[in-house]
Amino acid sequence: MLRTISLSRSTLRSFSQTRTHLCSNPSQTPSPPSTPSILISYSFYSTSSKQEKEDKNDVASVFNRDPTVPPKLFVVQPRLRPDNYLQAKLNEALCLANSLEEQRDGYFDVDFFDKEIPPHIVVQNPIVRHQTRAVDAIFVNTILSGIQQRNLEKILGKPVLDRVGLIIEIFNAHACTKEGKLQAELAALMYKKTRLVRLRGKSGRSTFGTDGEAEVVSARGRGSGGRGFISGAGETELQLQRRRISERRSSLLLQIQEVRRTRAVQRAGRKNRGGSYGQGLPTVAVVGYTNAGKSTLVSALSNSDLYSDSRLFATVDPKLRSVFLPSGKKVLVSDTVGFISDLPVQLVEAFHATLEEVVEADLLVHVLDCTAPNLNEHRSTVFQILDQIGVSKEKLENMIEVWNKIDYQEEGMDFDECVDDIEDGEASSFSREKDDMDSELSSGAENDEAFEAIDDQDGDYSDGWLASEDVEDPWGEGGSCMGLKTTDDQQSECPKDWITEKQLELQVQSGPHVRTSALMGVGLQELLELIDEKLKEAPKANVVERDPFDRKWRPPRTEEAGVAVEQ
Ligand SMILES: Nc1nc2c(ncn2[C@@H]2O[C@H](COP(=O)(O)OP(=O)(O)OP(=O)(O)O)[C@@H](O)[C@H]2O)c(=O)[nH]1
Ligand SMILES: [Mg+2]
Repeated sequence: MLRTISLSRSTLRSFSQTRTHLCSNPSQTPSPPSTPSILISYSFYSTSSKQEKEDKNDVASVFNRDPTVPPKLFVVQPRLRPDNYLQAKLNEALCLANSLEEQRDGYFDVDFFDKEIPPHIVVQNPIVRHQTRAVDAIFVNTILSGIQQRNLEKILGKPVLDRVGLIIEIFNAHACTKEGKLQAELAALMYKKTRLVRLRGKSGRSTFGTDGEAEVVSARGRGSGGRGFISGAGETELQLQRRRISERRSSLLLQIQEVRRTRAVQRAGRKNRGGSYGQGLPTVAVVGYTNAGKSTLVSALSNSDLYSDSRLFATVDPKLRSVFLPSGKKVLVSDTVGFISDLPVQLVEAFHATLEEVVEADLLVHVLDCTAPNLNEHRSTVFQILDQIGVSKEKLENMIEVWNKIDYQEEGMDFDECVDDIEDGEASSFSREKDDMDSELSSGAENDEAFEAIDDQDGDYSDGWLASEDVEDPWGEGGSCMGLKTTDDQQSECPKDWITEKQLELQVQSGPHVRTSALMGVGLQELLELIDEKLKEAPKANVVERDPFDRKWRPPRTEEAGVAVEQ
């Protein structure tokens, strides 16, 4: 069935401020496809200098692309329901494709937004092979098995990247520090290992290897006339690749272990030297879905200038910034790598050293892009990953939830008007309505009513951004994905990572929310006050009083020392 997706402006707002360059060309009417997928030919450009390109030559690439040349991707978005969910995913797919550029941070002479606009978007039949000839690889925005990937590659005659592969590829392209590069390479290796698939050879017999070949390619393991396995016939392509991968993996793991040790020592050092009285500095980790505005928020809070960009995974290497709270206390705020649904498990494992900063933090601030139509999905993804990396339940409950990008507005709307609205009571009505919601839940109100309350909130706090069709309950009246009053059919259409009852409960318990515009500096004071308050409650938090001499570490004042001075 032909399924044409109109890429309206509201569609593209899922990652607000992401000016993905798209324009449809009506003259290129698609041939009627027999597939439910959407295919979009999409290209992007890099302006890296020759030297920079040479520096990138050693980057591990999932699909063995030439890292010096920006690839042209053909984006395939499998069909999903409901439509607004599909559109959000499609936009995310385009943003992912857009994010695979060469090194940033001063590597671009041309602003991302000022680059050439790719010529067209076409909805096509993927089996029309010539359409894919002009591209370097096909990106399918879902998780494919090794066999599926290989079969598609055979049919299409191009490398096929699935969601996991592309995300790993982006991490590789964006990692700046040695640590980030090591972790990204480890993820790429682990991913590659799972892609070494068993194939049916030309003779019809099962065989192995990336191209299905089983022939001996290395003399290693070849015996010298012995018997049985010892006299092995030498290594096949598959064995050779597996051996190379595990050798490199062991070497990377050793280096990453070293990084983890260094990080642990640094963390301990921060804790010990922190304040003037030898107390530790509390750390606040800013977490959230990719592109939610974490780096912009940390920069605004700390008066610094962290790299932020509408590319996904702009931050791969975490950064720490010190911030003074309204009470005068000093804390360290860490900007972390963004999360995404279906975050490759290889990445979570490989980035363990980095993610430890989150696990070890005294307080978490969860930043959400309140303009995202699938905000609940973003929220539940973040909860899942935090849970996966071992963040304690207490920390999740104490986590501050920030709804960012409240300044986002329809074209033609006056920003001052928008901010006035926010400041005149909308913010206070937020906590009022949240209290109502809390009491509804705790007083044993019907769960589906509670769900509606959340839905209403989504509408209310998007500053009128979400069109009514975007906020309607995607599973029909009263249907929900929390296992409440949901028919089997509705359940099957439910995106798998939709917020669960438990996560919702955690979120509701997570304390008051703050609404911010990191870009315009709105809501920052309120957030700082809340951090101040929460740190008092946080069990592990050691708080440091601001002191004009706190740059130097001085030994703690012990009683004896005090007595000695008096004498
Ligand atoms: N309108 C608006 N845009 C914002 C706001 N905060 C951030 N942005 C924009 O959103 C985009 C992403 O911001 P980042 O700070 O890089 O987001 P991030 O969460 O750090 O993203 P990753 O590092 O990729 O996970 C950038 O284009 C920012 O300018 C905001 O309050 N309002
Ligand atoms: Mg960032």
